[in-house]
Amino acid sequence: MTRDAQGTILVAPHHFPNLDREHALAEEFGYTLNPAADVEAFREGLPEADIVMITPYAKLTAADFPVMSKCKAVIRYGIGYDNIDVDAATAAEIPVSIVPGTASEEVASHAFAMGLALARRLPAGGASIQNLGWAGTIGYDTPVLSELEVGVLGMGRIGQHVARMYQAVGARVRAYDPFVTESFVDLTTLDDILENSDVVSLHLPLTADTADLISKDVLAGMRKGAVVVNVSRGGLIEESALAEALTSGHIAGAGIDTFAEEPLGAEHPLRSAPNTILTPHIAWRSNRSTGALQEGAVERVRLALTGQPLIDLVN
Ligand SMILES: O=C(O)CC[C@@H](O)C(=O)O
Repeated sequence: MTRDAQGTILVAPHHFPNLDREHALAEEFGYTLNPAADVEAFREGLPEADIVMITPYAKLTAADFPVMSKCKAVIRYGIGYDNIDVDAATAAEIPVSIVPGTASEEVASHAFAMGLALARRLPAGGASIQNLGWAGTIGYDTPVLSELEVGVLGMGRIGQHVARMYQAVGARVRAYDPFVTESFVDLTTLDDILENSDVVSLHLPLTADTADLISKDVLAGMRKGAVVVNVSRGGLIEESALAEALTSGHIAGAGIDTFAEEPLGAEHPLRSAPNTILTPHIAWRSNRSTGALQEGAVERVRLALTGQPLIDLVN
């Protein structure tokens, strides 16, 4: 005889290889696991969900919370609250928890790899060969790494990692972070970083203050030949303006792992912009981070189901 389910754990569309950990937890607590096949199924599952496990591939807006009357907690796989209206969740008395720290090294490595590849003009060189051409003028005016001026925006866990990686190759690293007053690198203003860096590496959360930070005007004010790397959140950059700046050559390259809308639309202008390295939100992945992220999320569900607080959890 099967026992009646105690409740439902709803999982947003995801790219994990499997949900074995989530299934095991649901079984242990006598819950039903409902992995939503797409955003519509996710939305339809909200009224019945006791726990919502959300990825970057779904959103929870103010309009969603009124129907989530059974929900005890929202658990975000990864970091950032940008796809969740936290004020609406708070008003609905639903706690929201993220899973920080499971992929800092991975994300930093990805940003560093993109920055170095672009500083050395690798995508342009590769495209030239693929188009049956040869070197032309590619790379003749690039700074050597020991003279590279790198600006890191955001000195959290990941930004610090990135800064240390660039320091290791002798680059001059400066940083901007409105919440940091002391650092192992020189801190300076946002404008200074944007105007005087060969590589600008973004490691900021997406908030009302940072949305479209790298706007058309900001791009126009950046050093000619600069490179932009964004592995944090797509909404930080005005993407169509970046595509134009790449096409005009004012910006010499862009490494982008996160986009305002994911998956990236087929007609998105960045897809055809030159000198880019575009990756599909995989900076965080490695042979250990996927499991660690799922483990961290499942642990938070366990806390929620056993009535324990979700705040102040640090991996
Ligand atoms: O793709 C995911 O599900 C997790 C991504 C996550 O690490 C993040 O970007 O915060």
